[in-house]
Amino acid sequence: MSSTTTTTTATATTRDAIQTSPFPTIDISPFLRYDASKADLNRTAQSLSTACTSPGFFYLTNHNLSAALSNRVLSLARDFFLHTPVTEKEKLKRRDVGIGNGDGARGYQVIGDNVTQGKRDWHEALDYYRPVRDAEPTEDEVGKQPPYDLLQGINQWPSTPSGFREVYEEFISKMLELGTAVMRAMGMALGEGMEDVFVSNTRKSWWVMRAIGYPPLPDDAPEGGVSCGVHSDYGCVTLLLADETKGALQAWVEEEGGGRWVDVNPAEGALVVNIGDMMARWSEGKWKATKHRVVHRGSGYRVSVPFFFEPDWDARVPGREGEGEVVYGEYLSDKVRGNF
Ligand SMILES: O=C(O)CCC(=O)C(=O)O
Ligand SMILES: [Fe+2]
Repeated sequence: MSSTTTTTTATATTRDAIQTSPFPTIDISPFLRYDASKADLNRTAQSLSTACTSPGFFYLTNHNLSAALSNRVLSLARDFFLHTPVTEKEKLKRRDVGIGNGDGARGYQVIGDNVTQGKRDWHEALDYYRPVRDAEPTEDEVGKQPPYDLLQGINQWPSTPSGFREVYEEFISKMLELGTAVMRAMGMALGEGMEDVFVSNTRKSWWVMRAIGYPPLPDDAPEGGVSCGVHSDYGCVTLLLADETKGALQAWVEEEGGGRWVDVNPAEGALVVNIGDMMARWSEGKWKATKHRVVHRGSGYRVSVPFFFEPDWDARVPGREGEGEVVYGEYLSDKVRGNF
């Protein structure tokens, strides 16, 4: 197939998927260029403002993340989950604080390890957080040896499949650039006086990235069976890269007299984005941290890589009505301690 044909087919697929979806599409490119006109920036900010108000989920296009890198990221995750030996996975296992180099957060989780609202999720995952140190401390760094405090350990990188860390680090740097562009756009979208609020509170974004593997739910899955239980994300924005599996991720869309679960199907070339609890706070409830879940009953093995672009550890985020402000790092620690 010639490259021209491929491009045409991909564009048509993207358009079809997006046109049949209730979720809007945001072209972020003006915020990734240096020569964008004020009118272009305004147009993106305006559509973002509408999308964040409702439904709080949207497709992001022209985001500068190449198809080659996206495919590499997804296929390395798939390869890891399906082919890396259990003994290697075991070495990367997330450990509790006080056990070896565990920090209660970073590492590999077997199926059922992750719990949302008291229910075991039917997925396995590799969890990464903003590095606080590059490697295990040397022996002369007295007092800095493990045990690590909650969230303060080191990321656990698999040695197979090869190239995993390099590719994911490239992906992380792209997502940080993109996240910052989205923060600029969202500041403009929130309106006068708020233009800098997100950029200035995310300069050292305490990002989280999960590579997630979802086997299909077995018919006799325990406890009602969810691949990932109902939740809202807790930070700023989630930039979701997912494979082509349909009918797995669902968002709760409010409607008069109630609401309903709507599939958020992947669209080629687009990232799925939703906003988290901190954005709802900063916007004084104008924007929604929409509830979502994953129910994967299909036949194939689904892979997704959400990148959570979050506030700085010490960012102070306003409270909801009647509540005080929160320091983001403390909020995150409470979430991790309570298993989300
Ligand atoms: O896998 C997905 O599509 C989304 C997962 C998710 O909602 C999360 O990890 O917060
Ligand atoms: Fe989520």
